[in-house]
Amino acid sequence: MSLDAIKFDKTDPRKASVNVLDQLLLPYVTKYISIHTIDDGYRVIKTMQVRGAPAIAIVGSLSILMEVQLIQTESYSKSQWFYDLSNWEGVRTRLLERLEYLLSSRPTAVNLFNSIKNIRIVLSKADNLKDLGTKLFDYVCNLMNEDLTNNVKMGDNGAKHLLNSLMEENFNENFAVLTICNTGSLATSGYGTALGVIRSLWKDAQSKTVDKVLYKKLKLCDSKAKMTHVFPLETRPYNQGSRLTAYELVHDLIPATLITDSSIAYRIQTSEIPVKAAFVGADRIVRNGDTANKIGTYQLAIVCKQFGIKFFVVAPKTTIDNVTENGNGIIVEQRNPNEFRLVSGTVIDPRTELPMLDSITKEPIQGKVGIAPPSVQVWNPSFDVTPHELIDGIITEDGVFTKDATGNFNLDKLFE
Ligand SMILES: CSC[C@@H](O)[C@@H](O)C(=O)COP(=O)(O)O
Repeated sequence: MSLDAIKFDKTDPRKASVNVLDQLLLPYVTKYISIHTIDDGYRVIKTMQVRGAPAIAIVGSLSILMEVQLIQTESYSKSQWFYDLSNWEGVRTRLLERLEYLLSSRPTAVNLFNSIKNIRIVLSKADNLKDLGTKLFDYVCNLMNEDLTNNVKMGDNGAKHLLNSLMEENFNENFAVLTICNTGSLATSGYGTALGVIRSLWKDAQSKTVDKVLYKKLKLCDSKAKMTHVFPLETRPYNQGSRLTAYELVHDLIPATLITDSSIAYRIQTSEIPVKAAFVGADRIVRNGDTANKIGTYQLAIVCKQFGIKFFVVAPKTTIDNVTENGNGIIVEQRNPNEFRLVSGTVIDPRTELPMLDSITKEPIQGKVGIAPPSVQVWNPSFDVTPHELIDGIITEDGVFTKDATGNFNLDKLFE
């Protein structure tokens, strides 16, 4: 069973519906939130109920489709004044304002920016509201399908690249990999980016161990090396690694051991299974290859360099910012200080170690625990920027980009 983070029912294109998994409640509670308007999209993105660069773009785009569908309903047109539906130019102008508002929800991740840029073009070509609804519907279906297809391609491209390079260095053993944040099915339309590569490596390892006939088709290359373990970082302060990546790895039965963000170096140094690579996602890759990703990624890259471990960024072309020249031009969003001063999660009964249930709703109780003086100043950037010097390869649906002899990426193909 795959993890369904975004449920888009498109059976009837004029009455489509969107429900998204509330990721703040995982791993203990599975609850979906209905999206009807751009405000709903803004809210779930801003509060991190939905997160991960590709998922943000998909849910943002779906919220625009839902709002356009809503304002076409009879009850809306009779009771609301927010859009002047008698004037198509006025509707267009209002929608452009709404797109700007949506864009301000999570500014560092570039995928939403790229999607909104495309939706502005769709809007400029639409003749009326109905036409816009149809064109937007096609755009969103295509965005979701392409994301899923590209993730599987990226996964296989990255896994093959690593296995071939291990074959070249004559490494034929079992190995482990590191990853940070959540880049899996919960952050995309499915399969994932960095976690997609890990899924492909695991498929390959299965093909070499379990039922060789059954799994023969899945084998990616002739290398005898096998990924047999994953070390996901917990990823403070929001814990996307422990709440979400660990959840996906357990779900897929991929052997994994969760580690704290501060134990990377010691884990690498003491691991019985050699750690051979780190795979991370991206929220924005600029022209020279510098990459914004979850806070802690830069530090992971530095530690990998120290140990000679390959460090790969895995992202679809929708994560490329083809305007910004280098990482100095990336503006990193600051998050609410209380996301750091307080830990949020499901309340656990200390005696039974099971979630405590609300006496009326019988649902697990959500709570916050203070872990810092309420008045202490905190610095809470959501992302950091890893310089391209520390990145060994950028894995995309179009292949794996490595650096030339001068140490530079040539990403022109990605900017077309
Ligand atoms: C496929 S997701 C890529 C990135 O968006 C991911 O690695 C990441 O940093 C997500 O951060 P988040 O703050 O949880 O949205």
